[in-house]
Amino acid sequence: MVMVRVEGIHKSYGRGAAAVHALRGVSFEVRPGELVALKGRSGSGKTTLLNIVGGLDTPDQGRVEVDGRPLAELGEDELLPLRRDRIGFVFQSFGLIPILTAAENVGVPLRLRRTEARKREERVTSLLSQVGLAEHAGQRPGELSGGQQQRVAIARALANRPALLIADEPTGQLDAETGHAVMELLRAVVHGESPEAGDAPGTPPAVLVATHDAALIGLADRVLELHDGEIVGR
Ligand SMILES: Nc1ncnc2c1ncn2[C@@H]1O[C@H](COP(=O)(O)OP(=O)(O)OP(=O)(O)O)[C@@H](O)[C@H]1O
Repeated sequence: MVMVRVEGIHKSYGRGAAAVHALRGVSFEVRPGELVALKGRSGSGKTTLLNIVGGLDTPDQGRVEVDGRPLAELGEDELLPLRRDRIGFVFQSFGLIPILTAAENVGVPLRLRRTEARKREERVTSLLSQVGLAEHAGQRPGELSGGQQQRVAIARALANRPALLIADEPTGQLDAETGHAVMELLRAVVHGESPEAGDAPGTPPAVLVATHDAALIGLADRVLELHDGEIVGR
């Protein structure tokens, strides 16, 4: 089974002489239970590729399937629930809502899905303890360290048991040790070592993570290397 299938993706920004060809014929697959690192220099196209795989942007050419569904054939009314329910996003800048507590931030995706309050609270408690933040549930992002904020963001991304977790430089703002701990957490999730992982027991998510940190790349199951919009190593 394949969770992500990317075939012959091209993407350019701008036109004419000023055009930037950000992706030039990228193809790869990611299976459930795989942690795939996407490495490459700044400007190599990593963010562009993750945005396209996550349905936040569209390619000029090529095909993307997530969870067996071709994104180009989905209307906004189908794409929205796919993004909301099947895909979790983690960004370098955490993206937490400053006025909400850690627990409230983690609960946002569950509210969007209208999960009943008691179930929501149970799940939030379980997610926060899984990422080691049970004691910090009532603190706001500004009262947490960078590593703690990123763990809240990961708990939030896992709230709906996504089939696919996309992380764009999730350790970019963290020191080496904290970054390593965050990457270990992603590894535990994808390898099904955590009870909250995946859709159901036995179905861990696929994780695609952009990073240029060599130590983190070493924790991946597989590495794809982007150079000027092309995969040059896999
Ligand atoms: N909205 C945009 N408009 C114009 N050019 C863009 C836009 N977004 C990205 N680009 C260009 O496309 C290329 C790929 O950018 P992208 O952000 O995907 O790279 P990246 O590998 O994620 O880099 P970084 O590690 O710095 O985030 C770069 O040359 C960039 O300048």
